[in-house]
Amino acid sequence: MTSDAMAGATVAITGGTGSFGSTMVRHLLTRGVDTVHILSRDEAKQDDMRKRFSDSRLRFFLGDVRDFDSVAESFIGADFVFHAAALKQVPSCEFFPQQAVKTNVQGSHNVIEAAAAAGARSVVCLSTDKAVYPVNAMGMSKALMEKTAQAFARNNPHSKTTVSITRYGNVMYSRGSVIPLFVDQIQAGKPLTLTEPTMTRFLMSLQESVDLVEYAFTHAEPGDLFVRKAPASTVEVLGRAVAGLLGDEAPEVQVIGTRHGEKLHETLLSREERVKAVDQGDYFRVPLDARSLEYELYYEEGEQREVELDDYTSENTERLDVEATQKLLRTLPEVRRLIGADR
Ligand SMILES: O=c1ccn([C@@H]2O[C@H](COP(=O)(O)OP(=O)(O)O[C@H]3O[C@H](CO)[C@H](O)[C@H](O)[C@H]3O)[C@@H](O)[C@H]2O)c(=O)[nH]1
Repeated sequence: MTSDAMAGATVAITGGTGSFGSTMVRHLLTRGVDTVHILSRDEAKQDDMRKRFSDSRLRFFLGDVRDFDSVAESFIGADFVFHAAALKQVPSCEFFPQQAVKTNVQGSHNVIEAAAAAGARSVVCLSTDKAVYPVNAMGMSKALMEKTAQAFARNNPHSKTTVSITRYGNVMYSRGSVIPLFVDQIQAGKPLTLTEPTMTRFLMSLQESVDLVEYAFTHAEPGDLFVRKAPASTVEVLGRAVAGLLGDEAPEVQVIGTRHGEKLHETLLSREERVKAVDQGDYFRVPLDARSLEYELYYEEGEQREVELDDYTSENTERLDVEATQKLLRTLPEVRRLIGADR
């Protein structure tokens, strides 16, 4: 199904040189797309990627989601838009929240408006578990991005552009994240720095994540939110799992305390979203609340399930022990390269 829909299409990706964006590009190229437009800010990363992929179907656009004209230019002719550009580091957004607003909120608004103006068929916006009950500026700005996407769908019911959202937890081995840090620490013979040993995070691979974006491109109803289900582990379990894979069964551990804006556990779906969610196997689909502001026009019975259901969190999802975490880590290409595929 989806391969036909993507075949021959032009796809624009904001943040296309990042880990998520470039994995998506690689995936799309296997799906027979005609052209991929990559919008990003960093010319050096674009040059690296141009050489690495060496594929004439890629077109690079230098620009910034904050700059509407640069976004509009890169979307000309696009059938699909994947919006992955974001400020995503929690601590840096705590120090510069107004920058997070500019990129994650205003930038997302630009992307959605430019995609609609270009007549794109579908826009998928990439969100994070940190947008649910947000406590940090990164999560707050991503929550407003979600609201911006949903408001577009609600306010433009006749638009030919379908806007939807995919929301994920932590992507394992992404740039600057804790797994490569743990690997470096073990290899350098240093102690593992654990913020708070009992802190939990959802664990998902990049490859799993791109499949859902493609699904959303072709199946979303306007304003849909898709949430990928995932297991979780504590950071202590994760640290010990990484160390064990590198042959260190009893790593030295240093507890450094939580960082700015961190939560003990993450939430992928709030209780209220869960009430409306449709369970679709590997993921949940949460349809848009498309009611207008005239609430008295709508009759609703009290929602009993809201009382019965709990949030879907990294604490109450399937929790992995060291062995199960290692099994999951061994599926990652980076880990297989590191330890050899047979260990
Ligand atoms: O030295 C360290 C650094 C981190 N951690 C812990 O390891 C877990 C994962 O930390 P990461 O820095 O890898 O990830 P974050 O959960 O802080 O956030 C990351 O994942 C998000 C998705 O939820 C976004 O992608 C975000 O950009 C990215 O920074 C956290 O519990 C953190 O406290 C440690 O124990 N020791």
